[in-house]
Amino acid sequence: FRPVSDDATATPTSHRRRLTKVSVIGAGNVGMAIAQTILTRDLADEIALVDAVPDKLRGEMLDLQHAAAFLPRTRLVSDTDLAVTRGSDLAIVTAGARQIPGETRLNLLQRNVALFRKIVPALAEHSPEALLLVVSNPVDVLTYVAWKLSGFPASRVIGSGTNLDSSRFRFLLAEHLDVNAQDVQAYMVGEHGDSSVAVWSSVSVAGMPVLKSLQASHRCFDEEALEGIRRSVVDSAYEVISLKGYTSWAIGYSVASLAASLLRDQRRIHPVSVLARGFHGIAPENDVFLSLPARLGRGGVLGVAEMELTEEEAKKLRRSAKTLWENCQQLGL
Ligand SMILES: O=C1N[C@](c2ccsc2)(c2cccc(Nc3ccc(F)cc3)n2)CC(O)=C1Sc1ccccc1Cl
Repeated sequence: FRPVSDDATATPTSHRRRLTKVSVIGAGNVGMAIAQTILTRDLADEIALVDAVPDKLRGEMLDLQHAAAFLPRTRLVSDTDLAVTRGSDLAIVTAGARQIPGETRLNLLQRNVALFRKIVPALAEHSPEALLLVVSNPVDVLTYVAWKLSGFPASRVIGSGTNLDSSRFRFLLAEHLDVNAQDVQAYMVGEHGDSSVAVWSSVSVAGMPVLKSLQASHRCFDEEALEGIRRSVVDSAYEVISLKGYTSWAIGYSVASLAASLLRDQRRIHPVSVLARGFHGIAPENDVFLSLPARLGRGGVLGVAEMELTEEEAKKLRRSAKTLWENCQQLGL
């Protein structure tokens, strides 16, 4: 290509829009599924990958770079040193010790807290204006840990929380109703995983509360069938683990969906782990992170919905808040 004038290569600074940089900490199955989806959806101008294992890390970066002919141009960098994340707009933390079969969650938590003590202060130092998105498990406690260690305002520290639970819930409901999962509104809130709470009043199709639309449809569904769907959200997580040993695609797409809302300032509402003190009767001094429907934009959590919960649902939420707060206090952060 022969230049037509001698200033052809320089991009005038006035035309240079701010570049978006996303860092993914942890190049395991989850981290790489997230990175690949962010690449495919063209959400970032630069992606930095970090992992403790140098060969695995470099291999993953090269393998993604080799897809450049099929993807929007994105600069890919990687290093075991967190300095490579400098100037990130969003830092996604998927790093976590692998749960040893039979290991208690508390023991896994302690190993992951030790890891976060190394990762989070460095991330905060290199990108003091970044949004922090925690995916590592147990995600609600580790989002609290990231908030304490980063010193960031709570609006800029988010956990993937029940975003994945809710997307599985929507998939299962959509299958039962034979409609597109994108047309099923459904929220699971509270603690991610086994104890997440299905908010039935939030489940709607075509703007109609699901119970009515189910009974209206020709298929006879009752509360028992709905409770069965809620239970299968948990069962399906265990089924995937027993079949393939880990989960990656659903969590990858669900976290990339959060990244899109955050980076593109979309003001979309997602059930994510946020500082829930003061909501639904949770004590204002309990600094717990739990999932509630949050309005997300470039500033992070722009607001949290005050949902109408049944007494039963609110009680489950407060019970989770109590357990989580006890776990968090034991960490002495
Ligand atoms: O889809 C998953 N897979 C995981 C997984 C991925 C790799 S190894 C295990 C999973 C699956 C099943 C159970 C479980 N339990 C767990 C609890 C606390 C921890 F710190 C770590 C794992 N975790 C991690 C995880 O959180 C999920 S979502 C999930 C889990 C349980 C119930 C409902 C949902 Cl929506």
